[in-house]
Amino acid sequence: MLAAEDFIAELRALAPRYWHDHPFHLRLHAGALSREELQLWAANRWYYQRSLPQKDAAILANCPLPQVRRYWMERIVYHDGSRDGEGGAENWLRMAEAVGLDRAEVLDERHVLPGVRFAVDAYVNFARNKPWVEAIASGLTEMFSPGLMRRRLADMREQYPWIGEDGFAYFVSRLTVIAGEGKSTLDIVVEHARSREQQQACVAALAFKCDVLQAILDAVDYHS
Ligand SMILES: O=C(O)c1cc(C(=O)O)c2c(n1)C(=O)C(=O)c1cc(C(=O)O)[nH]c1-2
Repeated sequence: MLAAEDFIAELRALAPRYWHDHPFHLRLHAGALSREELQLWAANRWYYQRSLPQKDAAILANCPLPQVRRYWMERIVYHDGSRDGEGGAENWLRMAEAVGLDRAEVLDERHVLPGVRFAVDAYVNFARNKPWVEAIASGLTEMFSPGLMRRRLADMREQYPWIGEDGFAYFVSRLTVIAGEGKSTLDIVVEHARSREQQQACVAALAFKCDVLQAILDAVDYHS
């Protein structure tokens, strides 16, 4: 079994596989997307956002440890909010509206592409079917995301000045929680991956999740 620091280094070594330099993201950041392409992106990313609480609920259902469940439960509340009109999913709907979509056409998922549906469903099913530590490890893409999200917020404000500030609520609020979340999630994985085989399975889970994200953008890129 690897020492914690070597295991963490192995996880971090997957950073190049993250979606920060996917061609679609590069076009998004460069201001090269049309309004219609931004709409396709927002409507498809909605399917990811709305599936996250079900993914997290699957992890809760599989985890026998109250201290982990107590912590993980917060993620469901974060996305769903405590009442109607609050939470990450609601903020994503505001992003979709800010790029010109009606809420109804996002919610009925008419723009969701088959490839996006397959990729996101694979992520939810991974959490349902795999040991909970591996499912939690698959969420460690969060270690790679704060820099990207900060850059995306700055670049989108600059490149698409017609998007109202309300549309950026999702990223503004996400950035305040994400650094801490990545750290505690990593602590859980390091503590509960108790053999070399489990450590390797966690690395494979993170690689799988990077592929899920790449597949989402591949589908959106192909259709834009
Ligand atoms: O905008 C992004 O680049 C980005 C990436 C990721 C990610 O790496 O999976 C998440 C998010 N955002 C995000 O907002 C979010 O709530 C989230 C939850 C999860 C997860 O796997 O549980 N990933 C991500």
